[in-house]
Amino acid sequence: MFTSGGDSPGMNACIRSVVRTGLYRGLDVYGIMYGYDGMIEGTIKKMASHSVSNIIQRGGTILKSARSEAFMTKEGRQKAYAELTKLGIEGLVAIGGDGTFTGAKVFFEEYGIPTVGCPGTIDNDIYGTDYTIGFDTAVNTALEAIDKIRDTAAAHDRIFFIEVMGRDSGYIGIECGIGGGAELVMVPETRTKIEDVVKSLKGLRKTKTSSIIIVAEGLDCGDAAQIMERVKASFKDEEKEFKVTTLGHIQRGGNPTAKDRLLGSRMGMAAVEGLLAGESNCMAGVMNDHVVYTPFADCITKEKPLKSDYLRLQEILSI
Ligand SMILES: Nc1ncnc2c1ncn2[C@@H]1O[C@H](COP(=O)(O)OP(=O)(O)O)[C@@H](O)[C@H]1O
Ligand SMILES: O=P(O)(O)OC[C@H]1O[C@](O)(COP(=O)(O)O)[C@@H](O)[C@@H]1O
Repeated sequence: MFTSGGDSPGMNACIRSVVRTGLYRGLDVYGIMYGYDGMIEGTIKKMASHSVSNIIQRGGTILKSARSEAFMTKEGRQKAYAELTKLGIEGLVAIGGDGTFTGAKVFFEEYGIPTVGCPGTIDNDIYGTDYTIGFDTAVNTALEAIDKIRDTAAAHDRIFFIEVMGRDSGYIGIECGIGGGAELVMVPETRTKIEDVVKSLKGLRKTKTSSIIIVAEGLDCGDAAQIMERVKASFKDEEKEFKVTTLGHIQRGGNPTAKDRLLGSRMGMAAVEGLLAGESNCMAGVMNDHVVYTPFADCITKEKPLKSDYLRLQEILSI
């Protein structure tokens, strides 16, 4: 078992569940440190039940995480296979995002070690599960910050551009937009133009004195600071204060919410039980409140579009 790519709150709950389910089912369980790099370096430790004590409430990952250049090479993966073979490892649980699953798929196809993934990323951009581990916590953390910023926005009649994470996916953006009562949301999926932002803000100014605009990172038209400057330029004759806040990695840390603890625990158990039942080269996800196994090939290629009514809902609620 290993965690790879970005860490996310709830990964520890998942690790704990993999360890305890494995032990419960009479298996030896190993934790690989630093993702694929640790697999290559052989930094692998045997896990006991107490190895995962007192972690369900903690963010980050006790196994550490990394993005591995070496695993992208054939030589790196060969070395990883040799290290796993030394310990007699017969199955893998990969906790991470689509990059992690792409690597796991390549590795499975080369060496055939049965592998099941658990979706751990705050971005919620993985096909085959309604939610990924960490998303709920990230949204709640961002909302707490947005609520605080709103106090100042309202007190000073300011327009705030708040940048949230999500790489190239707008899940965090849209849920924060609805939950935080934002006037506007800019996510990669909507391709909002600067002219439209200006038009909306000018329209809103008839009824509102302050505004919150949620900007997802990874937009074609720039980051929140660049967008704010361009929008501000269109207001030059009017007195209005524009501010920008980038929430950044605050969204990826902290104690997981109840939802993420449960989701991580559920997926961890599903991964181990799946492996024992013969599942492989796939991810354990939860859809419509049921555990489902989806081939890695689908998880990494199929789109998971934003819920169709969310964008409409945000627009309606912001008038
Ligand atoms: N095509 C690939 N072949 C082998 N390994 C890969 C491949 N794509 C990604 N990986 C491995 O998965 C790691 C995690 O992927 P990354 O995209 O950084 O994070 P995430 O899993 O959160 O999407 C990469 O650092 C790399 O080691
Ligand atoms: O911490 P890093 O390596 O700069 O990565 C930042 C990226 O990681 C994330 O927090 C999570 O993405 P991944 O799960 O794909 O790693 C993104 O929202 C963000 O774009």
